[in-house]
Amino acid sequence: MAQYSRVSGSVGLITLQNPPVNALSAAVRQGIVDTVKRALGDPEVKAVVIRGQNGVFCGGADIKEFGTNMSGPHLVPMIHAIEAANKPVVAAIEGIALGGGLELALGCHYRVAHSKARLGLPEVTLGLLPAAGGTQRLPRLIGVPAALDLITKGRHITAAEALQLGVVDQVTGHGTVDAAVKFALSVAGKPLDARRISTYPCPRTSDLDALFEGVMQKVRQSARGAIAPIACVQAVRAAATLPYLQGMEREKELMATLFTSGQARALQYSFFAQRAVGRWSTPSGARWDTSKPRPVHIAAVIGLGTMGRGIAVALAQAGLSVIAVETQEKQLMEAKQAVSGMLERGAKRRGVAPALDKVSYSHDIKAVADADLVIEAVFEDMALKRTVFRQLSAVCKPGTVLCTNTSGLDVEHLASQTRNPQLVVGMHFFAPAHVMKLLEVVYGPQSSPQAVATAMQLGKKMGKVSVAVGNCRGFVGNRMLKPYLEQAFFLLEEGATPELVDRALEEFGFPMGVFKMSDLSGLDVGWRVRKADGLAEPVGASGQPARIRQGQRYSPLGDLLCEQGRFGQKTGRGWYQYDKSGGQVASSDPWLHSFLEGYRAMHGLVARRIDLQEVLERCLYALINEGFRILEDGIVAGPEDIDIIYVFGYGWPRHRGGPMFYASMVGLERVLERLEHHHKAHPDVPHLQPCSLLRRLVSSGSPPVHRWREVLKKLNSQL
Ligand SMILES: CCCCCCCC/C=C\C/C=C/C(=O)SCCNC(=O)CCNC(=O)[C@H](O)C(C)(C)COP(=O)(O)OP(=O)(O)OC[C@H]1O[C@@H](n2cnc3c(N)ncnc32)[C@H](O)[C@@H]1OP(=O)(O)O
Repeated sequence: MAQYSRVSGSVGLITLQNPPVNALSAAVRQGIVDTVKRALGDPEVKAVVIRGQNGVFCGGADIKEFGTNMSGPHLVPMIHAIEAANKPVVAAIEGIALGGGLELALGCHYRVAHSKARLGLPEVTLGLLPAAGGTQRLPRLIGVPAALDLITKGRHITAAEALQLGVVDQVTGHGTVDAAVKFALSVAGKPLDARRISTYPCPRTSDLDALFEGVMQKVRQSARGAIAPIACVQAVRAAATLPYLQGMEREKELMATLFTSGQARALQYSFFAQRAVGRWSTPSGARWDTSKPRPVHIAAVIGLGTMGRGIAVALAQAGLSVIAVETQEKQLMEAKQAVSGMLERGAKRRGVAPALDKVSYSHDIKAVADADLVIEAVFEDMALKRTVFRQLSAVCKPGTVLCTNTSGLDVEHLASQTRNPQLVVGMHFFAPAHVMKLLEVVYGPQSSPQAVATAMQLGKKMGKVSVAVGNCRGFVGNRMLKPYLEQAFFLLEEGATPELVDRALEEFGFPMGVFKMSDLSGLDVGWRVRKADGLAEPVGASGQPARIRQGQRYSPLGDLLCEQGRFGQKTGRGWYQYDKSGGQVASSDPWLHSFLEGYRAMHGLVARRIDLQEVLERCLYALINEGFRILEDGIVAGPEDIDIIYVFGYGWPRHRGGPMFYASMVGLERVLERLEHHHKAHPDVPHLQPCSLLRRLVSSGSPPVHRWREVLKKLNSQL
């Protein structure tokens, strides 16, 4: 809806009304058309101001309408009518002007913004482009290079940057609507021809071809297969080379392709999934809207290795007082320096003062006595963590929430070491902890709703995307990674190379294939875990055949590399070779290829031709199958949780939505059929055996992913 009133005698004031962000739903679009007509037809009205209710201008097109039978007036003619008006129209921008919201403002003759407003054309993040004239008006207003930057990245800018670029005409720190009304009165009656952006020529840029070629190359590299950023460049190119109306035709044509694409569906799903994970719930009935978090003013971090340092930085940057504890004096001194450096660099980037005084250091665990919440980040060793939790339980004040940053150990067992197991949860950060957006918040059967809510709220305060997950080995992300890695090893045994496997995954859209990623993280990390699990043992030590462990097919390839001291990038050798220890440029290693040949010969394995499709199916479907098991076990509330974890923590290409969304796009029947096929070929690999939930979903008619929660509930109630 849009409301109309008259203010200051001669200004028509139009207020967009669609909480919470005044998205341009059919009703709002109709409201704008009607109220603009009314204002223009009212002889008393000399100028018009458009604003949004509740201090929010407009969050753009209504994303919930996409994929429905969209009715109501179209944005393009609506904005044209505003631009063509014979009375000045001023946009009063408070809060946000995003997507269609900014396009609406660009159709107005003037823009007045509040100093705290944020503006942008984020359509590319939804798999779209600004198709209400944004790709044609913005370059005409601010020039091609700046428009390309904003449109292809979808980044939000501050009012100050908008003023500097020329996107807005005035910025105010006070009442934006009053300022806009005053502005409107000051320009009433003045000629408007020079204010219609669509009539501007695109500012000249030297060597346009070279500019577009360079930008296209960069965009292709970072897009990892996403099509929207490329279409954005093409649309801006049309603005720079064609008359306005032809440019608009090109914009429409490109949007038509994007609008119905699977990538747009995936990215829009991801937008809503990110919001859905914030509405967490646990099987015990705890929920986001009924659980009250404890206030956290002082947080402590125990253990200042790489993870602990990053966590301390993230906490300090979120404005908390941090007590950083490291018992080893030398490590403590090094950590102090490292944390200060990270805080200084982060502050410089964000243009704020570094929060150095927020962090205090100690080598004594008793220093955490006053903390409201403690995050243990010591070495990944259960015995050590147990000791720390017993100590924390003794020294912390009553009510302190105790968290462990384990990446997969049993949170319930750690809770049992304390006097108040209900106050214990996992907070699984991803390295580097002050940069990576994902946080898995792990609840055990005894964790109180308040403890879960406190960790979730703290994650939000640190700017993380927090996902509540149940307690199981590896939680969600690492549990699903296990079958994925296992398939990659088996493929090497059967004839693939690390280069082939990585190529398949990188072409799919991962920033790095599994072997390059393992080299980066360090092969010794997994080796240590496998040793602790009794898997990586010297050949023959258990009396079992070398490729069988605990009754199942096992590949010792990773262990054999570690035995050779090949730990990945840090040692200059792993699945690839690097120019030096710590080098980052991977190149194919002839040693590795002859090692694989020798290994196959030793085990009587005959290399066969493996194609990219098999690599994808084996690795991805094994991972997805584990996702179904996680859903079946009730470790997460819905597929959105898994998808967000994979997009934000494991490099799953966002334009593919996440593994569970991807499965639903491929078709559950197809995933089931291919898993059955691969399991038949490899009956000794349990991870390829289709999970019963997948079978049941297929039997229920393969519902789309947004209906799985409801189907899961129904299936569970039938058990
Ligand atoms: C054949 C061709 C056919 C073509 C026809 C196409 C017509 C389109 C023409 C032109 C192109 C224009 C496209 C667009 O404008 S796309 C939308 C662009 N806008 C955005 O991407 C903004 C998305 N929103 C955000 O980034 C954030 O929500 C925020 C910054 C606005 C606010 O953040 P925050 O305060 O953190 O709140 P939430 O994110 O939690 O959001 C609150 C609530 O609001 C919902 N919501 C937000 N934006 C929209 C929207 N644009 N449409 C619908 N709903 C929106 C959000 O989902 C939350 O809802 P809740 O979870 O139910 O509470």
